[in-house]
Amino acid sequence: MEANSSGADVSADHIIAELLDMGFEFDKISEAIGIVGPCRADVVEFMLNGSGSEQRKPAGGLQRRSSDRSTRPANPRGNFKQSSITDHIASTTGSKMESRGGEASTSYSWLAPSIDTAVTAAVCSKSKPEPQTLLQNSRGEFDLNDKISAVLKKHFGFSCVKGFQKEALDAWSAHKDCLVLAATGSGKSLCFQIPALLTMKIVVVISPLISLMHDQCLKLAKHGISACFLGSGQPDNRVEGKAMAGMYKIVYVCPETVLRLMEPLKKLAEKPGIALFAIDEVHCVSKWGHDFRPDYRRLSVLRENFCSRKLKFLEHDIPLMALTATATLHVREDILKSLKMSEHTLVVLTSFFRPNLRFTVKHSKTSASSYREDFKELIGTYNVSRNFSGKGQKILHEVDPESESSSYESVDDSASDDEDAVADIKKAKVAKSLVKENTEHELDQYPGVDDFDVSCGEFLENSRPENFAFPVQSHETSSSENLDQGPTIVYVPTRKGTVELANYLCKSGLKAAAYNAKMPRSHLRQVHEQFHCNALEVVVATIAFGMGIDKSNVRRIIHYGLPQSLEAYYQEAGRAGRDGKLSDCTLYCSFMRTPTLLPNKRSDEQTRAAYRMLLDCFHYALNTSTCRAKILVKYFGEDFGPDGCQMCDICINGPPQMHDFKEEAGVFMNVLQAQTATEGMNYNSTDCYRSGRRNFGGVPDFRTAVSYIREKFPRFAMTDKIWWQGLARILEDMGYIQEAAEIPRVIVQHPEPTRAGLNFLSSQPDEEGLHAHPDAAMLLAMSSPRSASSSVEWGRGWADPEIRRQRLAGKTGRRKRKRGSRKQPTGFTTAKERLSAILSKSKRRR
Ligand SMILES: Nc1ncnc2c1ncn2[C@@H]1O[C@H](COP(=O)(O)OP(=O)(O)OP(=O)(O)O)[C@@H](O)[C@H]1O
Ligand SMILES: [Mg+2]
Repeated sequence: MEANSSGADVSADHIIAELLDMGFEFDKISEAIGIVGPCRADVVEFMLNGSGSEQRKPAGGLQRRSSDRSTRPANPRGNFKQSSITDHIASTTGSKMESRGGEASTSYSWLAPSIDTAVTAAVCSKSKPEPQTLLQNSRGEFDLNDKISAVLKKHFGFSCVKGFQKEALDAWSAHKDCLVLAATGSGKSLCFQIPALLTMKIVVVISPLISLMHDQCLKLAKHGISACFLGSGQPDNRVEGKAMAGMYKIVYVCPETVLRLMEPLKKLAEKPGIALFAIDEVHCVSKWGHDFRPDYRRLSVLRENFCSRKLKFLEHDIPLMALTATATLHVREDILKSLKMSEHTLVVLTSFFRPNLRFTVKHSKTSASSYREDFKELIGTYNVSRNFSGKGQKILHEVDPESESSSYESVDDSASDDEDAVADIKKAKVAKSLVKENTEHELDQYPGVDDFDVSCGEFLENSRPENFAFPVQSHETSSSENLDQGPTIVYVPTRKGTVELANYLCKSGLKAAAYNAKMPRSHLRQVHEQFHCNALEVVVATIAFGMGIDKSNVRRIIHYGLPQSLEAYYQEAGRAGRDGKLSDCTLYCSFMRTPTLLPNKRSDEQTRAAYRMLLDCFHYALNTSTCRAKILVKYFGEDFGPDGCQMCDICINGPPQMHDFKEEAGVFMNVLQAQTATEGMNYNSTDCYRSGRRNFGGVPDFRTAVSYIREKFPRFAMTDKIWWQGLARILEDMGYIQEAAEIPRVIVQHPEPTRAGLNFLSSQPDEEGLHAHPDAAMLLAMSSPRSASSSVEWGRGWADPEIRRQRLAGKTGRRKRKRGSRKQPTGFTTAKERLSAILSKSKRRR
């Protein structure tokens, strides 16, 4: 490295960038750097005069890097057959490079400028053996493990790779395709980042979001690895050319851009070579997943084009590595098929279980009127901790979400003489300013690849900051443990909700900000920055607050409203506790409200799948008997074993008492059976059915069935529809009824008894009961009989023709009276009369 005029270090990448800008050819620059080292003046001299000025003093009096690059062989020109990945790994040491003499790839050693020192460090720590001993064992085979350990330690500060990372790296080094399924925050990124450090080739990573790519590039730069991202969000149009010239170790691209860059990528595959195509967040490939992106499906072009059959200079197919934290069995199959991954693809499957996440579900209306109750604890947590930390911010009064006055402002006055408090309040003000008056009412969705603009598109390997600390892992958790301090993300389904809730939290004294796709980009960037540097306590966001956010100390993820799928939920909840410390994942949703799908253009098939996912999510929320973590990992095909997590609300509170639903189930299914019977058939032998015989039109219908039961069976007259929905869920789970509608919704609409159900109906009364735990909606319906009974009474009345007639008459009467009463004060009967009266009144005032 040399120093520039301002004294700052200039890396090889910088020199290349400058020289490319000067108009030199990339090949010549790389050849020159390979011979004279990364010194701008020497490289220019070499290229202009055809000779290196080894006699020149290094610019600025700086010494060259310890590895003497002048001894390296020059880069022979022309096409070359890409050698195996293991050859490239071996070729990154000086000795190997020398021994490999004329190999073209050696001239690209500057592409992995840090590898030499990584290896040297490892050699030193092993009492200075010969360099070969690092790469070769007693049988002369090179040792991938040692090499991985060396780069891992040097760049990331970790002592060893995890089991699944090792499996993925082994698959890569054996040129195999690989599908990595590992929990959120488990470290999937290292699986594709390490290959970039082990070879002189480039790793191309396909990622769905600019913010995600940006985050990762920034981190890589801190770890001393050059990276860039390409796509519509890339502000610097020179970066793409440089990336395609092999100037960055890791190139992040969005799927659309990969498709556009096929030809340049083929050239890159030839020289200096592509080590790996990594497809991150690969569940986006699948229509059955939660975040389908059509362009991801077209990535099959990678397997089709980058194989030795198509590209003759390749000895092996370039491996594909697909990674996700959330893919059901169905989605996995879809991924392998859609990407046309090799039939020898290794599937690396780890547990989806996150032992430090404490899952809870709470019933709430999830509207502004429930903020006070639902966020009391959160507000208290931050405000109390601020007080305890001696920073002086007073515990703020809670505010009514609808109230006009801001308690935040009142604190501003009272704490004006306290410096710390003022500083805190200033911060809170900054946070408050992040809540823009954005009054979007629509539902949000992923904003697409260019989700927010970024100021910088290339990330060169920085020298590690002085205070750079590697993260410490801790897995000690217990159910009674308190949470450490750390930020909270609240996910809400609507953009309007983000602003409303963030406003409320700010007024309650928290440093909170809203985040949704329609907000100004500068604001979104600011929220990201503030969130990452711990200036914000709470981000209230739609799902646009993206995937892969890797902030280690997020302590709480709150979902304020039901997510669209369990995949989405687990993905978002997985942003908590990436440091391994205890973290809370709380879902607030209404057990009484039927969840609906976000508006989106879907085929019938997609609508069916979307409802299925929403249904699974609703069942998760209503569950009262199975450990939450168990349900979640089971959803991804993992068997959790007999014990629960011992932390979630179900494990802590235990299930409710079992109930024998045999009688209710019998009545319900008899009515359903009667409904499915064709006209004129005898519904049932029971007297009550005979007496209440009615033509249901042959279509089973849940609502009609429940109205009928409430009307005809006095003992069920006071039951709530919500309760019967719960019973229908239980019967569906047991396989006694099934949904007959072509597109099943979340709440059963047209339930028909199955064969098993009919067998149950024909069983003797004294046979075994039908025991089950009531679900959360049933419990809620039972715990509020007053509201239920009044609605039941009202509903029941409508079924009676006489009551209906009276009510309708009463309603009309009421309506008439109401209209009359409105008219009374003015005495006018028409709008025209009212208008002329107003006009004459205003004239009189004038
Ligand atoms: N071998 C390791 N030892 C210790 N920590 C590791 C190791 N590998 C990765 N990590 C750490 O784990 C954290 C999460 O990594 P990463 O972002 O790659 O997770 P991920 O699996 O991609 O999660 P997500 O599914 O949310 O994208 C990072 O902070 C990373 O530094
Ligand atoms: Mg990731």
